[in-house]
Amino acid sequence: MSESFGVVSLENKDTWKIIEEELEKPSIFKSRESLSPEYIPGQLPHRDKELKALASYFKHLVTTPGSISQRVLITGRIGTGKTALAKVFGRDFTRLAAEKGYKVRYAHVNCHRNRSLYNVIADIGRQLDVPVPPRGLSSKEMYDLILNHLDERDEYAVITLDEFHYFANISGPDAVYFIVRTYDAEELFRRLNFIFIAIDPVKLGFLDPTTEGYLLRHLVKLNPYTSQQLFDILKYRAGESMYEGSYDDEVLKFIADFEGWDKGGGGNARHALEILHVAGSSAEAEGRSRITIEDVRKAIMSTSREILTVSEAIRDSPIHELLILLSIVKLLRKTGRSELKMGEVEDEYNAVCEFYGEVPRKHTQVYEYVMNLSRAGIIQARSSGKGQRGRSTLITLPYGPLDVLERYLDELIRKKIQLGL
Ligand SMILES: Nc1ncnc2c1ncn2[C@@H]1O[C@H](COP(=O)(O)OP(=O)(O)OP(=O)(O)O)[C@@H](O)[C@H]1O
Repeated sequence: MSESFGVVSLENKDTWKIIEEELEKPSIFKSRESLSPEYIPGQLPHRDKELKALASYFKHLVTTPGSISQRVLITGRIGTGKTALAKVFGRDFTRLAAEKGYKVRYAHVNCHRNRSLYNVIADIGRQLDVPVPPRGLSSKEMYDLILNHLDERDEYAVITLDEFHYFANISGPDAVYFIVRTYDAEELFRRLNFIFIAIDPVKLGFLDPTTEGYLLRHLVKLNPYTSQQLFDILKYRAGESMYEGSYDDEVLKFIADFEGWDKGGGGNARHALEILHVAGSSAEAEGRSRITIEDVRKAIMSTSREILTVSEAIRDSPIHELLILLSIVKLLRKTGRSELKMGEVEDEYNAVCEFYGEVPRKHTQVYEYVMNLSRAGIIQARSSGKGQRGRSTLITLPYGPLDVLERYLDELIRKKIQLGL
């Protein structure tokens, strides 16, 4: 067949240019900073409801400003987006208020860093651009300065006290009342509105019942993320920070399934993003332009404090559980896949038994051993459910590196065989 070449298009480049661009192209990250914890994303997938709740709590600032001093409590487990939600709300609400001609400021105080009453107030003053005289002021003087500053400029402020329980525990209830002024009806004070962030409302037990009751009625509770929600969040954040083609849905799903609350994980978006970041960095360090499941396993191992080191967990396991675990590791390495079916693990187990001169156990016993390993958190086993031919058990190992694990298991099994265990 005669080959006809189309008209040489103008965008064709010299071959050296194509190669040079490829060599220069950073392989994974197009913007690392958009994966950093401090980065405030443009979207917050699966937090629309909570954003709407905050907007309705603070709506008075653009309808009847000064009518009340609002106080809202955001709670949720670590990594559920409490800080991001408050900062995104602060950023967007103040912009939208300004478009309507209202001057609303936003300040975000980290009470883990600023634990004393004076430091919290000074940080609020700094963020609201309150000119502070050089001589030392008392907390009350500083606070009054802030209120008068807002009054003079006819501004209102939404102030988030993040990790509020640290401040409350260190500085005590009097300091909290000083800031929150539950009973303060003075009009000037209504220029301040508050968002308190605490992991657990129980930690606010020191508050008097009125304040506590008020905050619990103005509560925005963030639930831990499910694996599907984390997949969506990872997809969005990866799209912002990594090059197309440097990751795929299987990698994101692997992380999301590990961390998803519905799959026994912590539902922690920070941890999921950290795993993605570490996996991307290790692929890049090895000069590869694509993240593999193995990169993710290594990242999970290096970032997951809660995973017992495998050696502790399997030290006293029966030898055939170890042979099954080794079969899983070998097969995951061979196939490069993220999950295995029970049947193929069993085939690999029979071959591994033959290699070590062991008589393989029957199916029911093998299944029992797999369930033991899953109950111990050493592997993850789930039923395939719909979408697969027949129901099967799907098995994966959420951590790595597999080559290190394989060597370790081989040594452990040889030792147990020598000892006749
Ligand atoms: N819905 C979401 N969409 C996009 N990114 C999110 C979402 N939720 C959380 N994140 C990201 O996950 C990370 C953790 O979020 P954040 O720090 O807000 O959690 P947190 O609940 O305040 O955690 P902690 O209690 O540890 O302070 C941040 O990088 C944040 O940008």
